[in-house]
Amino acid sequence: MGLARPVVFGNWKMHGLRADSLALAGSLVERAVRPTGTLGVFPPATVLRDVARRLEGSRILAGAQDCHPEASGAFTGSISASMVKDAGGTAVLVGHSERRHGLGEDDAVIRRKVLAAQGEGLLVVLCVGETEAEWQAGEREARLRRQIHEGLAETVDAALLVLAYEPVWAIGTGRTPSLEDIAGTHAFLRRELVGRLPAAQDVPLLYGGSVKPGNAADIMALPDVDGALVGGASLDAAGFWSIYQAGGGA
Ligand SMILES: O=C[C@H](O)COP(=O)(O)O
Repeated sequence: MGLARPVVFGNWKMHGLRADSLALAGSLVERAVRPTGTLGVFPPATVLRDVARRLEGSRILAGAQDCHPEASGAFTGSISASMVKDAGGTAVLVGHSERRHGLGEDDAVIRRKVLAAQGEGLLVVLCVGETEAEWQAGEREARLRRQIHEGLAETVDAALLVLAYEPVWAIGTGRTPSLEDIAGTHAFLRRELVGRLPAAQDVPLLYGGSVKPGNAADIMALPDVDGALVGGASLDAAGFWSIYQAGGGA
């Protein structure tokens, strides 16, 4: 059985001290009494434990925004998958564009992170997406194909996988691809993913990049769009909840 749809995840990025984060988590718990879909938040690592505790008893999952591929060692500033789990996290984002492009992570390290996280039983949200230059040069599909084939080892557990398509140029910009474009790209991603992992037919495909309450319904109504990975708009509980409802969640 896969995750209940819609799958709507909020990436809080580097936002939120403890009090704000707990208030946001609490506000979501009040709304999500018995959610029909899958809701999750990815707070900063510093508050992951507190947020996970606040979400206990709800069906909202808490995850980390990254993990290191090694189990432990001299890796200053990093956290391992087992540390995420120890802090109460059950999921982790891997390969977000702000780490690929801002911190130079390549598909080889991302592949190792995916395996490390799944080795601890964490749900992996693998983020893929093309840059604006790649899009304009007609290289989108080639880039996405590489990210899927190189980022996912053949031994990846499809039951612990979510794929998030986030065009780099749509993140935090207010711009999104056309609905037709998103639908076409998600169909392509489904084919590539199943070609890579035959068991991935039911892996949720999320769209991310400037998802807001105003565009969420149209985007999540598209075939092969199973939910959304939301950045900025997930920092407001009412807005995040309305995105979830726009995707059919109750
Ligand atoms: O992980 C989330 C994405 O980077 C989307 O961010 P955004 O909704 O602020 O564009």
